[in-house]
Amino acid sequence: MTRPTLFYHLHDIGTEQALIQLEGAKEFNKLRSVDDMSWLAQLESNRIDVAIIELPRLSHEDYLSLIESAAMTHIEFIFLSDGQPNPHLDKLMSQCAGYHFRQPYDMALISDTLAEFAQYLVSTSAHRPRPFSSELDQYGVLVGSSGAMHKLYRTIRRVSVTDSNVLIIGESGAGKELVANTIHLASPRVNAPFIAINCGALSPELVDSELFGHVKGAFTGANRDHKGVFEQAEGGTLFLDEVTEMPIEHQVKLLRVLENSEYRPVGGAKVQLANVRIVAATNRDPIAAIEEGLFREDLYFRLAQFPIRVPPLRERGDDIIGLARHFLAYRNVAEKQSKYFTDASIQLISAHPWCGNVRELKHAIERAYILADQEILPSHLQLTTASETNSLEVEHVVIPQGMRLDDLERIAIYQALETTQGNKTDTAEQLGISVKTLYNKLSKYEQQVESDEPTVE
Ligand SMILES: Nc1ncnc2c1ncn2[C@@H]1O[C@H](COP(=O)(O)OP(=O)(O)OP(=O)(O)O)[C@@H](O)[C@H]1O
Repeated sequence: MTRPTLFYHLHDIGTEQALIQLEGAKEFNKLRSVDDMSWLAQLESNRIDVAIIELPRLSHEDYLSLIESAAMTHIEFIFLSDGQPNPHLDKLMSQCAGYHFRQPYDMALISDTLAEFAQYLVSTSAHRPRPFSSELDQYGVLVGSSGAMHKLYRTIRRVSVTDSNVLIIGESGAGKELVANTIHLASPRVNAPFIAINCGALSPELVDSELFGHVKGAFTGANRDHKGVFEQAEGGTLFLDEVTEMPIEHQVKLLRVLENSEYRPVGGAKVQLANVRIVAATNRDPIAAIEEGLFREDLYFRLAQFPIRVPPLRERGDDIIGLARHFLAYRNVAEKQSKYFTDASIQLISAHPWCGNVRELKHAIERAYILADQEILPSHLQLTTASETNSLEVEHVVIPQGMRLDDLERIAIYQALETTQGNKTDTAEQLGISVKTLYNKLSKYEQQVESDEPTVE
C-alpha cells in the first residue's frame, strides 16, 4: 500500500512547522516546494495527492494557469489565505477547487481534513490506481509490460537496424500498424517519411497511380503530376497494410518493384529507382491465404524476409487492465477529468475475450468514457460478444442527454466493427457506407485520440 504525498507551498515558517506536525499529516510523505520553480510546475511534475498552498494573493494569471492545469483534476487542494477578499480565489472555490482556510488557521480542522484525505487515499490506492496515470512500459509507440510485449520489443529492435522487408502477422486491432511505425522509429530511416497505405482500400482503377504516381495528362482528370506512395516514402519506410486484401491481379505490380526496385509513374517516360524499406501486414494466416489463392506465394517470400507475429491481446495477461487504465488516463488528462473504473468493471474487462484486440479495448474505454459521469460501471462498457450482439433485438435506443452527433456516429461505427470482429468490408456494408469512407472516419477518430497520447521523437 503506497503512502500518499502531501505537497506544501507556504510563506510563513511558523505555519509550516505547525502544519507538518499535525496528526492528520502523519500518514503522508511530505514534499516542500522549492524556490527556483513555480509551485504549479512542481505540482504538475510530481505525483502529488494533496497540496496545501498559502496564497497571499492569487493573480489572474495564477488563476488561469491553475484552472487549466491537469493538477486540478486529481489533487486535493487546501488553500490558506490572510482573509483579504480575493475574487480569483472565490472563483476557484465556486468551482469546488478544494478547501479554503482563512487566518487565524484552525489547525484542528486542517488536521481532520488531512486525516480524512489520507484515509480515503490509502483505502482506495490498494485497488484503484490513479485514474490519470499509466503504469505500462512503452517502446516506440507500443505500450505494454507483459512478457509477450517485451519479446516483441526485442524482435523489433533486432529487425529495425536491418533493411530487410518485414511481414507483420496478427489479428485485426492487435497493433500491427504501431509495430510498423515503431520499426521505422527505431531504424536508421527515422528522419525520412513513414508512409502507410491500406491495400484493401485501393481503388482498382487507381492502383498504379496510387502506388507509382502519374504525370500530368496521363489520363482524364490527371490535371497535374501526382507522387505515388513509393516516391512519397523515398528514403523511408512504406507500410503496406492488409497486403493480402489487394486483388491478386494487382499483387504482381508490387512483386515487380520489390524484385528490382524499379517503377514507372503512369504516363511517365522515365523509370525511377525506389529506395524504400517495405513493411507489410496482414491479419490472415499468409500460408492459408496462399492456399486459398488470395496471396501470391512469390510476393509472400519477398515480403516475409523477416516475419513478426503480434500477440493477440488475450495473450498479454495484465496488459489488458494496464491498457484499459492507460487509455482512461490519457482521456482523463486530456479532458481534465478523473473518471475511474469500478471493481466490477475491472473484472468484466479482465474476463472479456477481446476478439477485436486493442482496438476493441480502446473503443470500449472511449465509449464508456463518453457515457459515464465519474464512475465507469460495467453497463458503460457495453461489452457483448459478437454472437450476443447479432441476436440482440433493439427495441429502443437510449441516447444520453447532451451527446454529440459525432460521438453517436463514432459509437455506431465501433459497435459495428465489434460485431464483424474488425472486418471492414462487412462493417461498411452493415453501416451502408463505402469501405473508403469507413477508413477515413476510423483514421480521423484514431488521430483525435492519438493526438492526446505520447509520441516518440
Ligand atoms: N500496444 C499498444 N499500445 C497502445 N495502443 C495500441 C497498442 N496496440 C494497438 N493499439 C491501438 O489500437 C488501435 C489498433 O491498432 P492498429 O491499427 O495498429 O492495429 P492493426 O493490427 O494494424 O489493425 P488492422 O488489422 O485492423 O489494420 C489503434 O488505435 C492503436 O493505437
